[in-house]
Amino acid sequence: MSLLVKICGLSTRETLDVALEGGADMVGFVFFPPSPRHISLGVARDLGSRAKGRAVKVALTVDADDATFENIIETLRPDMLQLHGKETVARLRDIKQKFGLPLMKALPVETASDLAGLPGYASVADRILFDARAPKDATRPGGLGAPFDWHVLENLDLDLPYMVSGGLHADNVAEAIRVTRAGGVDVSSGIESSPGVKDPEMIRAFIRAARATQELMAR
Ligand SMILES: O=C(O)c1ccccc1NCC(=O)[C@H](O)[C@H](O)COP(=O)(O)O
Repeated sequence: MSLLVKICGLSTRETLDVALEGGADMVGFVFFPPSPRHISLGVARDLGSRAKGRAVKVALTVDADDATFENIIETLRPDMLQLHGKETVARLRDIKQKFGLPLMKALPVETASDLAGLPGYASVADRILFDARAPKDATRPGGLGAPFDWHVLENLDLDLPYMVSGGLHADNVAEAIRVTRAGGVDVSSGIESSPGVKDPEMIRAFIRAARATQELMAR
């Protein structure tokens, strides 16, 4: 089983290099000003050129408008757009038609009823990211360091590739993969020493743990 590892919320050259040298398959960049991981278009241009060809560059937005997408595409040159807001299936179709990039739609999960919208999104998106549903008073819809009940995905029957995220870290990623059988894992808070500050050794430890699980599952 080839497992995709996504390191999300990168904002510095040093930690981007750690993720790339550590073998991350995907590197995520946040374009959402209330987030401690939000990056400017200038930083996006710099980190985008640094990551080019070394991992899949994922631009993360929340209910962004077309002008925002145009600016991100011009600077970061993303390989994939991660839509982490309340984007409708029709909006996904619109974005795909306008920008022609693969889409990863984030679905907030708390209970099995949260999977009701999955078929519609799965008809347009290229990948699904199952993330923990944010509390009602949260300042952002993701990147909150809290897991959801992975057993909600235990009997998932989805043809589309999917990732699991929400509160992952080096010590629980194996269990998350075992329960959800996800083809990818995504992490942000679990590799930070403080909100928005990625820790090089925590990045390395997470990737090592994910790869070790991949080996085990492949046996
Ligand atoms: O990371 C953020 O600050 C963020 C802000 C707004 C929307 C989404 C955000 N993150 C989305 C991600 O893909 C995170 O990696 C995912 O939610 C997992 O985060 P964490 O629980 O902190 O590992």
